Order: sequence, then structure tokens, then C-alpha cells
Amino acid sequence: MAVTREPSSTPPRPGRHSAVRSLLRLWPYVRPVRGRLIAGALSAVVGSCLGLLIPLTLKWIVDGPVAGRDPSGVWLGGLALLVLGVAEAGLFGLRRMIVAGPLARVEADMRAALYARLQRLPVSFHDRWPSGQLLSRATTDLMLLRIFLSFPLTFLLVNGVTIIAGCVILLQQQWTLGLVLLAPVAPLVVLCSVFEERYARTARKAQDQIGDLATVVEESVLGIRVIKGFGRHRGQERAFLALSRRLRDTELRKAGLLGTLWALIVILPELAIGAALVLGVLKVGDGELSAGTLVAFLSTALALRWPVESIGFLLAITNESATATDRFFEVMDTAEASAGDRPDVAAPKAEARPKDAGLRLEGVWFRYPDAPADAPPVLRGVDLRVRPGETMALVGATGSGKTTLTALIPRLHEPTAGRIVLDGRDITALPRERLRELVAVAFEEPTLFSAGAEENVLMGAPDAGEARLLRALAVAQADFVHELPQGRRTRLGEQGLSLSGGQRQRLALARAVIGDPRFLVLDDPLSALDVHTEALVEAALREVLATTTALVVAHRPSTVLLADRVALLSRGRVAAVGTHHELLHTNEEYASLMSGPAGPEGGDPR
Ligand SMILES: Nc1ncnc2c1ncn2[C@@H]1O[C@H](COP(=O)(O)OP(=O)(O)OP(=O)(O)O)[C@@H](O)[C@H]1O
Repeated sequence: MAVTREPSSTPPRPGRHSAVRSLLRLWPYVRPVRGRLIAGALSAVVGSCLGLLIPLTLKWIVDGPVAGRDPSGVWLGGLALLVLGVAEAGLFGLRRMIVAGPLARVEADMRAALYARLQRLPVSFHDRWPSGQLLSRATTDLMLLRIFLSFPLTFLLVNGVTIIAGCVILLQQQWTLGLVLLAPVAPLVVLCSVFEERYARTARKAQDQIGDLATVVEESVLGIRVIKGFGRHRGQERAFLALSRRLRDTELRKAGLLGTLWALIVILPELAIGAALVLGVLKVGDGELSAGTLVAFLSTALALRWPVESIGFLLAITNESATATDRFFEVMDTAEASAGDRPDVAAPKAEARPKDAGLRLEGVWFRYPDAPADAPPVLRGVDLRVRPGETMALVGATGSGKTTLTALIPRLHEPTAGRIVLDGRDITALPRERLRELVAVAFEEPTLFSAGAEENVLMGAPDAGEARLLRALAVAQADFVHELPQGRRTRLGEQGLSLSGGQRQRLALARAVIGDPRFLVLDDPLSALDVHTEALVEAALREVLATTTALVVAHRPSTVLLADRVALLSRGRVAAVGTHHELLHTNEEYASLMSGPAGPEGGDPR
């Protein structure tokens, strides 16, 4: 069976603003290039208006040199037409040259701002938002906005000015014929406003569905081993097909709406031109109108065809761009975690008191923001003290909240209540950068990046020298990196998947210890190692642990034995604290957790 996919699972979004209000929010990004945009638009307006001089020149040629059989006059007229045509094309080309570079910069700046925001948003935000939704906002939506700024924004103005100027010329030449031509304006305005509303809804749906599709593709690529391992590729394909059909249907609906509007935008003015032509010919027959005026009139009407016809298409892109802007700002408007995130915000003063040295959790409660309303909190009043230099093991049944608790110390999540104190300072009073220097973490699922092995380790302390790097690799028994094809600089595949699970864990451990952190938080860091490597890592780790204050999530007795004391986490509370041997004899739950097939002193209970 395929994994069931729900339509877009992004958080509820605020109601749709008008397209103009949405697009006005782009101003801070467009401001730096406003001069170029205005210059580009002016050059296009002038180019387009020069185009309107062509019918007037035609009128002069027909009524003048052609009627008077003056070949040199016809040549002169032809030359004037050529100059006008070249000038029009040149001005449009100039516009493109003026705006292309700056608008590519606007797109890059917006993308950089979005990326920076994504890096700063709390983990709870990333828990809630599917990655494909973020990916599509950073790619297709921003590309659409660049296209909008470079084309529809200018041409809505250019075409608007051209249509107005053209209508003035038409009315001036022959007002009755002009009124016939303008007759479709009122129904077209009504049509466009109805279209705007419907199209906006459908465009939003399509853009969200593209995000859903990107999520599926990303999950399938990252989870390819599981999919292949369980032979689920057909199921995945079906799930993908269902989503892409849904997107296709929405795109077809969009195309249908646009097609209907376009047909009406084309047909109504064409009918008006036909009516004006018949009327004009009758008037020429009656001698009320010169042939040149009729030629000029019809040429002007035909010159206005593209500006009028393009309105539907321009409105469609404008609508999609307004939706893309909304989607961009939905991420940008999400509040960052707290003032502690921002180094520019002064952190409240919190003096360290020597007696409070070490790590202390005081009445810490936590529930995940996206947990169902009736789910109990994961942590329910955790009190725990890890003395300076002490290593505390955290033991508990699976799902008891150990990983959650470790994530609170580097502030990947914020406690719902209670506080966490490092050397007497509340962690919320520490600037985020300072906290990162004090606390290093290694998670059970080691995440590596597609960079060099060395670079991955140096993420823990970018300024660490060669000696510290070699020591960290040695402590984590990660010396295997020297044997890689290009040694320590060997590029690891995406997420480090070119390495074994144990190798990844060792690199993640090296990354955690390289900075000689004052506090070390390790979430079952040795779970993927064979017993011999585990023993070697433990022996080396003891040295590091002797000088740091550490909290180590442990499932097996061998890891627990690294610790001075053990805290047992049970139903969201610390149920007991003591040495491994004390708890083995005094606490049944602990004894049962530690009693694996090989007995409490050595085997892996899992
Ligand atoms: N992002 C999340 N949103 C909602 N609930 C979550 C989230 N992450 C974990 N939980 C829930 O929190 C509870 C504790 O999970 P946690 O990963 O902290 O347990 P654990 O003790 O580390 O388990 P294990 O030993 O299996 O690693 C679980 O019931 C889990 O379903």
C-alpha cells in the first residue's frame, strides 16, 4: 500500500489579501533597483507610444503622397516607418538590458533572505512545514516573482498607457467609430474582476500542490533505500501519480479559466473592430471619412490588439505572483524563536553563582506544539542537577522523552514551563552564539553534510587547529577518514550516506568534542558501533568526559558505565537518580531496562 498523502499540510494561512496589497510587500526588495525599473518602464512606454505613430504616418502616406502620386513622398514615408520601427524595437531591447541584471539580484536577495530566515526559525517550525513547501517557495515562487517584476509589472503599465493613448487617438480621428471600438471595455472590466478572484484561488492551490509534489520527490529520494528494501516503488509511484494528477487537474482548471478569459478578450474587441470596419467603409463611401483616416483608424485599432489581448495573460501572472508573494511572506512573517536568537538584542543580565555551577533543570515541562490537544506533555516537571565535571547518564524506556530533554539544552525547543540553568545562567538569558559555544551535541541520528569529512567535523569549532582536529578524530575513533580516497578532505555524499552508520556516528561525535565544550550532550552516540569500536571510543571518551559536564542518553549498560551517576526518566519525570549499581538494586524499572539478554552488566537490552 502506498503512503497516503494529504493535500498541502502547511499551517493554516491568513485570508487572501488583494493582489495589489500582496505585491506591495515586495517594495523593500525592489526599492534598491527602483531607478532601473522606472528607466526600463519609461523606455518601454516611449517605445510603445512610438509604435502608435506608425498608423498616423500611414494616414499621412495614404492621404498625401499616395493620393497625390508622389513616389519620393512614399519613399520618405517608408523611411519614417522604418525609423519608427527600429526605434520601437531598440527601446524595448534597452529596457531588457536595463532591468535584467538588477532583477536577478532582487531574486537572489530574496532567496538569501528566505534561506537566512529558514536557518533562524525554530526546530518546531521545521517539524511543522514539509520541506517541499519550503523548497518550492525558495525556487519556483521566487523565479515567478523575478518574471513578474521584469515583464508583467512593466507591461501592465506600458500596455495601460498605450491603450489610453491609442483610445485618445481613435476618438480624435473619428469619435463615433472610436465609441464602437470602446464598447467592449465595460464587459471586459467585469470579466477581469470575476476572473481575478477565481484564478487567484486556483493559482494558490496549484502552487501549494507543487510544494506537496516536491516533498514527495524529496522523501522518495532520501528514503530510496527503504522504498527499494521493501519493494514499495510501485506504491510510491502510485502516490506520486495521484498527487501529480491532482496538480494536473488544477493546472487544467487554471488553463481553462485563462482560455475562457483570453477567448473573450480576443473575440469582443475583434467584433468591435469588425463593426467599426463596416461602419468606416460606409462612411468612406458616403464621403464622410477619408480613406487615409480609415486606414489610420484601423491600423491604430490593430496596434492595440496585443496590448489588449495580453491583459488576460498579464493578469494571470500577476495573480500567481501575488500568491507567490503571500507564500514567501508566510515564511518570512513567522516569528523567530526568541530574543536570544539575535545577537543584536541585549540578553537579560544573569550573574553566574559558583554554587550553581553545572547543569540544572528546574521544573521543566514540555509538550510539542504540534502534539494533539489531548496528548499528555512529554516532560512533566523534570528536576535534575548535573554537577560540574560530572557525567550523568539519562536512561528511560523508549518514548519516555530522553531525546526531547536533550534537545531543550541547546534550545532546539523551548520548555513549556520551568527553566534550564548552565553554571547559574538561565539559558534563555544567554545569547544563542554563547550557548552554542558552551554546549555541544551529538544525536543518535548523525546528520552529516555533503562536504569534506574534515569540514563536517570542523563545524563543531571552525577555528580549531590541526592538533584539536586530530585529537577529536582520535577520541571518536574516526581515524578511518585518513584512509578515504582523498583523506580527510574526501567529500561525503548527501547526508554522509556514503559512510556506514557507525562511521557517521563517529564523525558526529568528533564534531561534538572538537570544541572542548563545557557541556556535552550526547544522545546515545555509540548505538551503531560494534562492541570493540565502542570500547575503544569509550576509553578515549572518558578523557573528554573527565573535563566536561555531560548528559549522555544511554540504552546499554556499557554506555551507562561511562557516567558517574544515572537519572531514570519515567513518564516525563525523573523517577530516580543514583549510581548504576545503586539503581540496579533499588529501582525495578531501571533493573528491568538494563537487564538485556546478556545480563545487566554487559549486554544490550534492546
Ligand atoms: N516533533 C514531534 N512532535 C510531536 N511529538 C513528538 C515529536 N518528537 C517526538 N515526539 C513524541 O515525544 C515522545 C518522546 O519522544 P523522544 O524521542 O524524546 O523519546 P526517547 O525517550 O528519546 O525515545 P527513544 O529511546 O526511542 O529514542 C514520543 O511519544 C514521541 O512520539
